[in-house]
Amino acid sequence: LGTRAAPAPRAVLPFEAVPRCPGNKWMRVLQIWRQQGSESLHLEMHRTFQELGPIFRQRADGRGRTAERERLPRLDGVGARARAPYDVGGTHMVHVMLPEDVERLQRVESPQPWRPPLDPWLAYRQHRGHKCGVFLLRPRPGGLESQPGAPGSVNGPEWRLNRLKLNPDVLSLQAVQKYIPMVDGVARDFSQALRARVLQNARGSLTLDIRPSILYYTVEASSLALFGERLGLLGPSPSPASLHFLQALEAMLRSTAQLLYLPRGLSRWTSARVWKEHFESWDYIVQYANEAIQRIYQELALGRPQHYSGIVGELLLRADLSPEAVRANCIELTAGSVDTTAYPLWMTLFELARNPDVQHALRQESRGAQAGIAENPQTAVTELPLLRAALKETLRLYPVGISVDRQVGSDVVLQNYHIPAGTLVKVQLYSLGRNPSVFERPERYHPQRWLDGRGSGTRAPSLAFGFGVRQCLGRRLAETEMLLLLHHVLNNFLVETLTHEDVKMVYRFIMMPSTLPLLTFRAIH
Ligand code: HEC
Ligand SMILES: C[C@@H](NS(C)(=O)=O)c1cncc(N2C(=O)c3ccc(Cl)cc3C2(C)C)c1
Repeated sequence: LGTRAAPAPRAVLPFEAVPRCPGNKWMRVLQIWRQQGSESLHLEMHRTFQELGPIFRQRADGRGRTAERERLPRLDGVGARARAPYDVGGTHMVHVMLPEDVERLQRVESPQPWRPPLDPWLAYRQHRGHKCGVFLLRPRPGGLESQPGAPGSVNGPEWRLNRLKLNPDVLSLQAVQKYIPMVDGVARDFSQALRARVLQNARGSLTLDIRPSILYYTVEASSLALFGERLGLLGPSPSPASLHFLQALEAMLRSTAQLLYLPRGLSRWTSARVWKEHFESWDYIVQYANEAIQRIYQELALGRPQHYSGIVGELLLRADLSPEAVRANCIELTAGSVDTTAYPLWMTLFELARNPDVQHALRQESRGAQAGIAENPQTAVTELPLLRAALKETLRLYPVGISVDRQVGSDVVLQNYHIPAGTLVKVQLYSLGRNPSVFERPERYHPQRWLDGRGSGTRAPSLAFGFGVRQCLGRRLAETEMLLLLHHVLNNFLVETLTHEDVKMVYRFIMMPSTLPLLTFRAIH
């Protein structure tokens, strides 16, 4: 008769009972400074979860200070005073790695979710007086009303205003239908150019470090989807400006990794040269994006185009956002669309090369869909389910963003612990994707697991692009660029490699392979 009383819910444990990550904050700062970054951060997190369980806490790094005035690093004699980044409120950080905790975070999420500021990037914008794009937008500094978690706090209305005006032209399925033919054209050109190089060789195969070609592809495809412009990067002579842009982007990301987690007050002395390199690389990135916006602005001013001319054209024609806001977001979209997409493409090609059975199954799918996609590229979104699953599998094992961060706006219970409002919660994607109780045989590259659903497959959602209203704005552009490139490569080449060992991944703000084995492309009809 079920007379047994339901087990009493376990009493929620206090925050102080959350297991604590060992190690002293200043030792970590010293280690980061000495190693010029924290390249194995994902592995340290993974080990700590194995020691302490699926949740542990850590004192936030130096950013937990109150908003005080702070001198910026002196740049070529130009001293600048700027407000320190807004106080992140909580001085506690909690790491989790289970999908159930992501669900709990989503349930309490505010309409303007908040992630902590990226200090070196904010420092540059404050120094130059530039506006921030959606990634960097946070509540206005000062004033209690913008304290996260304070009663009735309005967390970043500017973020929401920007985001709601960007989504229709960047993230919506309607936008994808408009730019997918453009991306398909670039992916075809990439395959044709590679095929020409392969067929020049007597053996009909080409072995190379594919990294530069993939980077040129992501810049070329994003430039067309964003600005309606071809740069000619897939041809024999890439433009010097684009090469300089790629170098500046690399320098910006590298210096970000070196400055991240170091309190600005300290790094401006210990890493003055890195700050200088950081600001100079930003200067070029901003200039490069501004020149692209200037060109499209002039063409639109001279006459309204009769047809879709790319994402930025739509944003300018809608005129929902101020020109400065369009500019700030364009910089994020232009610079954010290169490495984030190139590395997962690389890793997928490598996994296909060392898993020939998976590669064969994907080639069968692409062959079957080839005619339909040639006729109408928009069908690629629905005709390549196994290839889409392969992208999820790549991002499960190699998440470019290693964590999804939220400054919780209200109290939440995670793993039966009380987590107070204002706490920074970091969902560690590397550990989440390799958890054997969530993904069976997690080390295995098995795209089918995403299609088997509730059966032998996985029930976990793919979290590589984050979650909720603040999830990745470039998700669909990235997915489209990767899907179409792989589709055309699979229809034109066998991809092979001699290397079958795992590749060492390093965290340099973006999770990337430290080296990539040579890949052989063998032409097939
Ligand atoms: C064209 C631009 C662009 C590309 C390409 C892109 N991103 Fe993003 N991503 C963004 C922007 C902009 C944000 C910040 C969104 C916001 O805060 O509203 C973001 C945020 C994120 C976040 C944080 C989401 C959250 O819930 O906090 C993750 C994770 C992420 N991206 C993953 C990826 C991955 C994985 C890829 C590629 C495989 C990728 N991004 C490619 C623009 C891009
Ligand atoms: C790697 C991952 N980190 S995350 C967001 O999960 O912490 C990520 C995911 N999507 C986009 C990015 N971006 C960049 O790479 C980048 C470069 C320059 C600028 Cl101005 C803006 C960006 C953004 C933040 C869009 C980064």
